[in-house]
Amino acid sequence: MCIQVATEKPVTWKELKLHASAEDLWVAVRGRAYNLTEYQYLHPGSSLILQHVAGTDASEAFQAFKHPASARLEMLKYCVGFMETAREKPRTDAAQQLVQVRSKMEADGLFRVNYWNYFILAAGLAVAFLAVLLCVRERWVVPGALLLSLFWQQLALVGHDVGHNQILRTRSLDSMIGIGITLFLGASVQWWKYNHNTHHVTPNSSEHDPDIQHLPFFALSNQFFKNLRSTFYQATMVFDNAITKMMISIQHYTFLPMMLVARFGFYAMSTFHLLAKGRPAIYKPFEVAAFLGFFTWYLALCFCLPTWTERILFFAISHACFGIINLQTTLNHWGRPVEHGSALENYDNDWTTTQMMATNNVSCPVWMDWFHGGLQYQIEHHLFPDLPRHHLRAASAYVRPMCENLGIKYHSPTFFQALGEVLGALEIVAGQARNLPKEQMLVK
Ligand code: HEM
Repeated sequence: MCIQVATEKPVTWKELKLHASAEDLWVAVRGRAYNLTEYQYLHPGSSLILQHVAGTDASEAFQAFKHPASARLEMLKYCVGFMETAREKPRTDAAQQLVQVRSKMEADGLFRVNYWNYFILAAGLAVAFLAVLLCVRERWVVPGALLLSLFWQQLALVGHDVGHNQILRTRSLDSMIGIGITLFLGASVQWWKYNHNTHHVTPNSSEHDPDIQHLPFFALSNQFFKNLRSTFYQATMVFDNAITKMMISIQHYTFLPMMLVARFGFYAMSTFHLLAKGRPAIYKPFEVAAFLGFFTWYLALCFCLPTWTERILFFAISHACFGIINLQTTLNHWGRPVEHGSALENYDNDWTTTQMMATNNVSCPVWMDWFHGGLQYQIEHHLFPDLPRHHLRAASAYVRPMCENLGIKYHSPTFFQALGEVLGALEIVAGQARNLPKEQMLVK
């Protein structure tokens, strides 16, 4: 790859580790060392992601997020030498098997997008939206609101696909679809990408993964009693105050009620993202317009209902129901950290093993695939973030035996089992929070 680069000096793994900060950021990819100190702020996958792999061999992570030829060309500019050995450690069994499984899946056509699937989905979404309008016109408040929440949930799944550039396979084109999604969903797809890509690189890390950082409302392990600093929010996650402790001590009771208002989190985080400086600005004006457009049409729709009772009911049901039907995504991500009883940084694994251990599937019948969008196969999704989600069920036939070969648990409870596991684990952490003696409030 780097043959035309003037610097062909050997770099030791020890030396690479000396460049492991944002101020001095090197990574190794496929036997070459790259100085990304300046490039990190231009990186479309965010600087934060690169900071998480600074000073390490990021080959597997780089491979997991399909980089186009242009990215590989871009890399040439930053190459500072070749690594003393192709890898720091020999490839693990897991990493080797992942490569084999991926090439089998590629040969079997699983990475090809089935556009019929999207055509049917788009038609279904259009019909659902028109049906919502009809319901509002006829003052069928409850069916209209329920249908709207389902429309949003399905749209969020498409948002997930464009976030992974899974539909048109080109970041700029998928991002354009994302702007349409912002208009109808009221959530910034660029915020979501930033959040979600970080989650993929650091799954279940208490300090780094935004998907498990929910203080003051929830703590998935007693690691959060340490007043940790979130690298994602660049803020301390304060546990040590009366309100947080009270909230955590009852979190198993508040979990489901909080889901009813989870929709507002989308608005809050999108607003925060769109106002924040230093985030990739290219799509910002379009996203801001689409975000404001969402509130315009949605409030106008509410006001088509003649009475305040109907408007409030429509608003409340559409929002609350969205949170509940989206619950499975939370179960997919929260099942494993609570199962392991602590954060992922407590075990030291390679990329592939980490991805397999960080998440769980939720079993459901084939006819429910449309509802969950295939993303109930989270293990498969984490191993292959660029795999079109309509092929995730098929991918399980390759991934399950791989987990069995490697002796890694392929955790796939039913929806209600997963819910029970999460509630049970939240209860344990709630108990730990209640029983902390005052002087030991911070876990050492
Ligand atoms: C080594 C130098 C690297 C260069 C020059 C580079 C460059 C790029 C480029 C040009 C893109 C945009 C791709 C597109 O348009 O589809 C991209 C996307 C991305 N990169 Fe990298 N990358 C590097 C390393 C990495 C590493 C090590 C990781 C993971 C830890 C990573 C994670 C990502 C992610 C998640 C995206 C998706 C961005 C999005 O579409 O939201 N990159 N990278």
